[in-house]
Amino acid sequence: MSVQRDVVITEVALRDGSHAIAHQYTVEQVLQVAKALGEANVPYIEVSHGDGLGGSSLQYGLSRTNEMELIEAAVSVCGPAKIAVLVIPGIGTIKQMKEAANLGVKMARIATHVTEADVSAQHLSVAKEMGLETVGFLMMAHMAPVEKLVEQAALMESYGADTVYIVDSAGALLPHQVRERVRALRQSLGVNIGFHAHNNLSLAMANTLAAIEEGAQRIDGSIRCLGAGAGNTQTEVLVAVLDRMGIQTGIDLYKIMDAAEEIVAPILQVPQEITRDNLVLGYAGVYSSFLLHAQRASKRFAIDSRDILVELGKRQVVGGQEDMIVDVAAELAQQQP
Ligand SMILES: CC[C@H](O)CC(=O)C(=O)O
Ligand SMILES: [Mn+2]
Repeated sequence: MSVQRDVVITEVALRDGSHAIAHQYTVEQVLQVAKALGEANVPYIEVSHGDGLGGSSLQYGLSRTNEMELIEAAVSVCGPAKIAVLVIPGIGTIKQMKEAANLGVKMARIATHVTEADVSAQHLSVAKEMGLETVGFLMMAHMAPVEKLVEQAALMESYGADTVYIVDSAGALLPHQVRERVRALRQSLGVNIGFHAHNNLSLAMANTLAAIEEGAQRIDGSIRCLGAGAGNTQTEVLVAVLDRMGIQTGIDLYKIMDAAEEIVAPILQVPQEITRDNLVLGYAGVYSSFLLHAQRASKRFAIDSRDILVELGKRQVVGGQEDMIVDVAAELAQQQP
């Protein structure tokens, strides 16, 4: 029986949520979460290190469990749901993408900084040749003007992306900025438009609804808000809100609520709240995945983590420059009287 889905949700707690728990997922946790998401009829479930395939490293954080084992576990229990992986060219390789596809992954989401779409060409075209659904994922979208975003999204479309996402990695976009970005992409592109939010300014839901109203058909959510920083648009809440708006997601509301309460909540080391550090991520426009790194540097150099984050925002540091977090903290420490 085919399910009506006006908006297609990708659940990212098993990937973006990995940042929030310092990449410590176990096979048992992934089995439980993926099974519950499949039973709730979630269409896509993303699984990998928080920084995508190959992310496990000193630079980004070592995974407790090899991500291929986590992917294999998710595939084995997710039922009709499809497993997606994130791949950042330069971190994740074509070889790893093929290994994931051989394990049963159906979608590759190729992520680049918002101005660097050209580095996604090879990964997108190979993913397409392998028969995967392809997504171009333009991160830190607040850092580029609308015209630049359109230009970069068009590149991803030309490389074979079936969908191009606007990714608010820092949770820094305001609703009117989301609207103008989605509208511009809708006017210029022929492919699906997606939106990925972070809740650092408490705007994930408002921004997501703005994106949907402007025609975004693909939306990311994280169950119980389990994502980097203050987390993403909370999946179970989004399902309820869209249902009230008469927009079908095809996801079973009670089952996704139960999964959030009974399976995901116990995994959280601390509740996903808008703490002062999370708020500063959105306020200063800093990558949500920098949070734990900045908090560690704050302890090591005895510098307020907010000062580190604000300085990183001023320097417009982007993903892959995690080593700058320690540099900035060390510099601030030296400047102290
Ligand atoms: C570092 C990869 C990043 O977590 C991808 C993503 O979800 C985002 O940019 O928001
Ligand atoms: Mn994210």
